[in-house]
Amino acid sequence: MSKKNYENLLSFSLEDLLLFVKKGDYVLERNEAKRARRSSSSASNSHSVKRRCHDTSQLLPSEMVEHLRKSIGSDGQMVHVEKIGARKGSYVEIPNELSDKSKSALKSIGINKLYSHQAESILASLSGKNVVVATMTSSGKSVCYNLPVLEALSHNLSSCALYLFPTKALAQDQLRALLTLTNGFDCGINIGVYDGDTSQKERTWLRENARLLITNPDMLHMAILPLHRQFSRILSNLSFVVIDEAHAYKGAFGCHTALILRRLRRLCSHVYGSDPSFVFCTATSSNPREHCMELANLSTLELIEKDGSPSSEKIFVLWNPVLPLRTELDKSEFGIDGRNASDKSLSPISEVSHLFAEMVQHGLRCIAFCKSRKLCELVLCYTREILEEVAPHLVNSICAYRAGYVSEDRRRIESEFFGGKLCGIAATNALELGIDVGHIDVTLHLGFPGSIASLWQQAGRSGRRERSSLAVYVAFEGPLDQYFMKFPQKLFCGPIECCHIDAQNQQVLEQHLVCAALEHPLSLLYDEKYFGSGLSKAINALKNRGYLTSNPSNDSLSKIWSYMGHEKRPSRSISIRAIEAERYIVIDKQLNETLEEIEESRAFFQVYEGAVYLHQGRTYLVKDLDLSRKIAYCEKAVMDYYTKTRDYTDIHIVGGKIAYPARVSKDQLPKTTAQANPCSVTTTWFGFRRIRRGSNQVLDTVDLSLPRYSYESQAVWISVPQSLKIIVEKKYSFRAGLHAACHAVLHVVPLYMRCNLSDLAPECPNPYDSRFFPERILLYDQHPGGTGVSKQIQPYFTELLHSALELLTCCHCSSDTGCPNCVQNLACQEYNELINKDAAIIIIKGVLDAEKTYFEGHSDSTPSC
Ligand SMILES: Nc1ncnc2c1ncn2[C@@H]1O[C@H](COP(=O)(O)OP(=O)(O)OP(=O)(O)O)[C@@H](O)[C@H]1O
Repeated sequence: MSKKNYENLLSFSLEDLLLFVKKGDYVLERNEAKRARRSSSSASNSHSVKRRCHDTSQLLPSEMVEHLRKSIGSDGQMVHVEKIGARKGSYVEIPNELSDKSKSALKSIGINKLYSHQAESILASLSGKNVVVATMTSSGKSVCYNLPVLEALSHNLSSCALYLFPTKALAQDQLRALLTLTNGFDCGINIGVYDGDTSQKERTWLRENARLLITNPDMLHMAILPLHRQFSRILSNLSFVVIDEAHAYKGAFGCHTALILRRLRRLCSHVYGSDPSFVFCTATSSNPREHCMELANLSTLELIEKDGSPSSEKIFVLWNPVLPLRTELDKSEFGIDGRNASDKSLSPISEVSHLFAEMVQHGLRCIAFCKSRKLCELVLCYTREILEEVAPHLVNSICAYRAGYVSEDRRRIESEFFGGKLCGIAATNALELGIDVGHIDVTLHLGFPGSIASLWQQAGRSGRRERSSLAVYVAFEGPLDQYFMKFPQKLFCGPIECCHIDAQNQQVLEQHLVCAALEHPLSLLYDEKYFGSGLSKAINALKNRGYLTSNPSNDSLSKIWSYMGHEKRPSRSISIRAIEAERYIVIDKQLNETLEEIEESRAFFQVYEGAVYLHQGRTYLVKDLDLSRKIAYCEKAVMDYYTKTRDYTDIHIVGGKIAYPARVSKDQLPKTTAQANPCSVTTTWFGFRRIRRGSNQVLDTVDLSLPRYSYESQAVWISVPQSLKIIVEKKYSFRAGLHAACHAVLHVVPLYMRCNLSDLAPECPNPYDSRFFPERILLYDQHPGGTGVSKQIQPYFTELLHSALELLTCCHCSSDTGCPNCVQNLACQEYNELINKDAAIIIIKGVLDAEKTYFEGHSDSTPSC
């Protein structure tokens, strides 16, 4: 890929280039295996962290860099060290506008002066302005909303506030902070968390008594707005809405939350006569003001971004594992995955594990951020193996943390980390948002987390007090990781991404209008200011589908639209996080304890009878899978093998035409015959393999009989002419070419659209499947119901093909199976098997030629879709 294009890639959407590992990290293992095949067996540890070092002297984070330099013997892997200097705080006196009660509350938690941004935002909020505070992690943002809210609520004894947090854990964290702040004086404000974990009794009490209600968008959507009359006291007196971690509301989740907030503001105005002020807190992004204004549909918003908090020195290391090329592939040595035991020492996973062990050994509190749940478990497993040898007393001082764990386990891990019982955690981004786990010295980052903002957010978890801190970003092979290793200044000097939401998404709008109509009848005259210009079209569509009915007025503006659908609570059928409600529970049979809950669509990749399942670095054998109750029972076991499913995924287009339709984009984009259509996605699991650990030798293959998993979604696709198939098949596998082309197109999507790449998947043919495979290049939304991404990229399809072709032709890898920089994809459902870069080049070139010829012959065709 050319430099120019990389720059485009950066400026358009770094955030969304997360190489999402859909099926745990089997895919990743497979990719690593390929790399291991290329790596020299004599690739000793001269470039790696010196293994098995028994030195456990205490070190400061700043001393660790030198220590690592010495222990690796060369700078082979440390490709860049960035020193980010300490910053002095800018303090101001606590403003006189605050009451004595507020002042003593602050003093009671050790705050005698405010950071300048805190004073600025508190005063702006107290004067009635909407405010967004966009300062660094740990810059005291919670004071910015807690103070004005407590102040306002203690002045007006009926005033209420609503706090929204994206996770339950953050809500609990905030409750603790608020109770500490208000401890010691009677402010007459009842505070409580109203979420899925709140008992019915508590809910009733809170509805009647709470003045500061802490909740999340899901509860607001499902349990507060639909039952708003039960909350009339709170809604009539609502003076503040606080939205913390506003950067979490982007993509599909952001779009849903934006509409939920519109529903809230509309009810406040139409039914309860209130007009709350908003306070947002967000991590730094390029557009905090625009993003938050769009999120809550506000016309004015004061931006506070001049950070007055002090910060200590941070050292940021870029670490690129150096892997010399292996000359020959010895299959017997490497087994099906091409990995042997020593290869473990060559992978970024093991590099992070060695670094993790090193930090813990030297008394540094550390979080190792991993991109997926399986990576977390692997890092924990490898790190424990290392510690077992060099510092066995520390083996139990580290653990894993991820969203799938039951909430009690997560709370226990958080408090053990906070209390110092644990000194290291391998975590997914579940720990990225601001749960207070105390002081952290070091953050490790296994691969680019998907956005620069996210990397900074994770790195910001360390160095929260006066002590210096260290962040080490360990790269995978892959376009973005390698790009940052080459151009570190893009990380440290480049712009941070924007947060984007599309509150006008017609599909999401219609879903929420159904809920809004049930909450209070809709009117074009009064509601367009909340729901935008798409309201009229959406109302018509809902009327035609039998959801809405109106009074007989002829004047469309004065028509009142009421809900007449069959569902009693339509909000229940809308998944605002594109997360499935159906989950499998994994239970430790001996202890009768729940280990994890897994979304239904992913469950069979991990749990089936005979599967080896990883949890907290320990191996379990799945003994029994109760399909009707969705429970997997497993027992702890020591096994010398792991298991991998054999499966395939079919995408069936519903209503799409294979023939070339005419399509001219409104935006003067090149014409394209690509179509966006509804589709059904079906995964079939037909067996699994038992594979020996270390040698990766396949021990046996076992048949599986599991129900298929199917969901409705949306796809964007372009037909590949038959004539190309004949040309390609003279030399290559046509399927392998289509597979590679799909991957290449997926890789360039972020050039044109900001989205979570994990929302999209390419069509991947199963290498062992001899059934008909459709001749097309196809991407689909990989969440049930779809997230609208396929539809949005359809007009750009010609551009996508051009960029994909450029990506393939500019990549200098010599293998016909390509590399992670061009056609290999960590998230590939078929482990990048049956893939051919040269065939993909012929296919994409051919499709572009066919497009050109088609449109030259139909120059006056009218747009039809
Ligand atoms: N003016 C101040 N002077 C001294 N300490 C302060 C001040 N304001 C806040 N703090 C302390 O700074 C720490 C971080 O505060 P807080 O958790 O509010 O930051 P944050 O910006 O919300 O963090 P995150 O980005 O992780 O959500 C807390 O321990 C808090 O008590």
